[in-house]
Order: sequence, then C-alpha cells, then structure tokens
Amino acid sequence: MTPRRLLVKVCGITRQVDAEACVRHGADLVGFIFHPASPRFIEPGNAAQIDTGRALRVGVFVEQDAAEVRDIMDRARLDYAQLAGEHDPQCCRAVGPGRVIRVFRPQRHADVAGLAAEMAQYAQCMTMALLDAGTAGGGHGRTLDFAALSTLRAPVPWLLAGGLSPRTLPEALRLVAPDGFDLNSGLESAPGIKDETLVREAIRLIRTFDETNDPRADAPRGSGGCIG
Ligand SMILES: O=C(O)c1ccccc1NCC(=O)[C@H](O)[C@H](O)COP(=O)(O)O
Repeated sequence: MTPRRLLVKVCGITRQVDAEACVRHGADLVGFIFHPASPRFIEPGNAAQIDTGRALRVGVFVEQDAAEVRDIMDRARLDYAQLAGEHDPQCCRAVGPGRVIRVFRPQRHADVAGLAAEMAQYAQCMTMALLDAGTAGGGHGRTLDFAALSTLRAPVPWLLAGGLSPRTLPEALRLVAPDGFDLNSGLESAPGIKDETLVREAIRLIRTFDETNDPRADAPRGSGGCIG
C-alpha cells in the first residue's frame, strides 16, 4: 500500500515570489484571502496573475454569498473555496460540494463530539474540512488544543490550521492526525509577506514526518479520504 502524504496548504499569498517559494518547497495548495478586512486581502484580478504552478488554488471567503464566491472563483482561477464564515450547507451546495473546504471552529464546541456532529451536517456538501483556532476570522496565529483533537474522526479529509509554524508543528505532528496542515502567519515576516526560510523549514518537518515518523504510514490518516 502506498503511504499517504500529508497535504500542505500555505495561506495568505499576496506575491508571486512567495507562491514560487511555496511550490518549490513542496506545498500542495496555496490560499488567497478575499476578506477585505484582512491584512492579506488580495484583489481577484491580482490573484489571477499569480502563477501557482502545480499547486492547487484556494480562495478564502468570510462574508460573500454563493454567487459572489463563484464569481471570484472564476476571476481568480480558483480550484477550491474555503468558506470561513457562517456559510450553511445550502450555500456550500450552491458553490459546489466538490469545490468546498468548509471551516470549523473547535473552540465553539464543548467537546470533540459536538464538533464531529457539526461536521457531519456538512458531510455531503464539502470535499474537505479545515479546523481553525478562534471563533471567527483567521490568520490569528493562535493554536488549537492538539491533544483534544487527537480522537477526532472526521467525515471528510481535514486540515489542521491555527498558529502552525516550525516551532509548533512538531507537537501538532505528534498529537494530531489530520490529512494535512494549513500554515499562514507562522511563516511570515509581516502580514502577507512569507519568509522563505520558515516556509522551507515547516514543509521539511512535514515531509520528514511523512517519510520517517508516521507509525501509521500504511494506514489512512484523519478521515481516510483524499482530494484531487
Ligand atoms: O489570514 C487571514 O488574514 C484571514 C482573515 C480572515 C479569514 C481567514 C483568514 N485566514 C484563513 C486561513 O486559512 C489561515 O491560514 C488560518 O486562519 C490559520 O492562520 P494562522 O493562525 O495565522 O496560521
């Protein structure tokens, strides 16, 4: 059986040079933020100009409805919409279940069972989930309780997000079993500006884990599913 490879998404890309560094060091997905209040906001037309090579392109949306999301997906040449607001299952279906990465907030729930129950409501209308810290927004640089997530069984593949960096990844890799990781402010020198040294080191840690440290290398991770 082929060992599974963790997905790596680097979010908050605003510059061609950063997209190239992410791809060169092995990112699978890159994210663009279309929330105007974010310091990482990028206009759809500018995102369209950024060449991401073989990396899949994700747009992050907070307040846009399905029609706006679909329009920006076309204009920015996106593969996936990361729905980080109060987007309900109907909205996810209107965007297209095969294109939706739905964000969930473990800190809104008393326990993992509550989180899993909310995720189950979206099982048929998302292709992947992303678990982020805080109760709204994103890019805060705060981590989740990794140990509390160690027992999560998700209905679809899922990414762990929130405050991940070369400093915090070792503990996340040890305690949690997602299908991949989403990294953002932990790889920046300033909001929207990635530091290539941090990008390289974070992805190196994940790929080293892929190759050497996963005792379940022949077993499904997280949900046991895959995307793409
Ligand atoms: O990054 C932002 O500025 C942002 C603003 C509003 C909504 C979402 C946003 N980011 C989405 C992401 O997927 C981030 O990568 C995720 O929140 C983790 O960020 P960080 O804690 O900085 O690693």
